Amino acid sequence: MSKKAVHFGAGNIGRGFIGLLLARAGYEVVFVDVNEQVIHALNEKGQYTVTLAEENGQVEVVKGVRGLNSNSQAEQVIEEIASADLVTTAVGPAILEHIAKPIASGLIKRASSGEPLIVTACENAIGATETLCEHIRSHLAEDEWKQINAITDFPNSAVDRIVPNQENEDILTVNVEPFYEWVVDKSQIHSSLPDIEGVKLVDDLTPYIERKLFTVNTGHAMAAYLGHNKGYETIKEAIDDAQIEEEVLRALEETSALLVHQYGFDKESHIQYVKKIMERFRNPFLSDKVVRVARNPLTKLSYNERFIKPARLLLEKDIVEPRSLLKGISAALSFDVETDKESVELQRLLKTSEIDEALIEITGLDIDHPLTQRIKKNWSM
Ligand SMILES: NC(=O)c1ccc[n+]([C@@H]2O[C@H](COP(=O)([O-])OP(=O)(O)OC[C@H]3O[C@@H](n4cnc5c(N)ncnc54)[C@H](O)[C@@H]3O)[C@@H](O)[C@H]2O)c1
Ligand SMILES: O=P(O)(O)OC[C@@H](O)[C@@H](O)[C@H](O)[C@H](O)CO
Repeated sequence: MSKKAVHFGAGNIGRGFIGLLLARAGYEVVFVDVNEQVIHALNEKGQYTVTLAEENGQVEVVKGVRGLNSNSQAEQVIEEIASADLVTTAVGPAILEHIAKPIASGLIKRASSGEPLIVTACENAIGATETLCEHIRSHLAEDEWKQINAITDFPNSAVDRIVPNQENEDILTVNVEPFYEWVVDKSQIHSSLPDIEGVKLVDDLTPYIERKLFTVNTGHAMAAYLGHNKGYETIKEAIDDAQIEEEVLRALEETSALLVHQYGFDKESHIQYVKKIMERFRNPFLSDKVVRVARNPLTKLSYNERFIKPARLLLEKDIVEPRSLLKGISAALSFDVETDKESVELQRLLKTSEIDEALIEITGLDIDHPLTQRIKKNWSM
């Protein structure tokens, strides 16, 4: 019998990476999304193409896919989860709480079968599956949770592949960079391990997710916010500006110092990791807009995210002064784009509150944390 995966979020990474790997591994993939056009197209065509952003980019057809609308087909979503082997998400960390209820209902139905399944959130956030799991649990009585817990594993995941917003005539086609990495914490899996080519199973995800978030995503966000301030439209344009490139590299030297200190990564291998990421940002076959990479600045400026966590730990552990990260934080604070809800809220907070109050709310830092004072000083310069 073929395996089935229910994947929430038929967006860039959902179609361009998670769906692709799952379909290749023989899963039937049921995408769940709120975008009716995408769901309609998935059901009409039952397939889509993924093109690699490189010279003569390879094209792959992803087959065996269909879609459900999580608003208008809520009951079907629950039914599909009840008979799935795997549930994955790529909706954005802030959306996890909104998809938790149907997942909880689907898992309750599933529990009566006694068949195991895996739920994993493929979001750019530390402990995203744990966050999803807490939201799921909030919808359940204690005995329901026990039944679900007996059959479900909730491993954390880290996913890496740059997939820009798509501008293709065919709404389903996705252009992706060739590089990819999907790492899953196997210590959180008690049933049989998933056999998905391209998925790396590790004993402890923390070093992997932090290395990814504080290198790929810190560097990306630095380029996006500094680039936006200078009027650039794409990441490539931003990183081709020598001043921005230098600032991104300095910020990554800062996060590298923390990562090497914290997890003992080999210095030379880490330098190569950073070098590869800078090349990925310069990919001439990708057109990735700075506003996509800079999206949701309130999330990106929060306590455990790509700027604040490395900067505060560098200060707390007295490793180096996070000078470039502070420039990135200032640029992020000034991100003012009316189509981005978090940017609008960020600017409202900065305009209507005292700066101390606003910074505490945005970053989750205490007022007397050395980083708060530095952010304030940089911001007023
Ligand atoms: N694009 C990338 O390069 C990339 C790479 C690695 C990780 N990620 C992470 O993957 C996640 C998704 O990013 P993306 O770039 O694919 O974003 P995206 O906006 O392209 O996709 C998100 C999808 O979620 C859908 N969605 C929103 N609310 C929903 C709901 N209630 N139920 C079901 N679907 C819903 C949206 O309609 C959209 O199709 C984020 O956490 C992001 O950080 C993205
Ligand atoms: O998805 P976000 O908003 O957390 O971050 C924007 C980009 O940095 C991100 O989507 C990268 O393209 C991706 O994380 C690469 O693996």
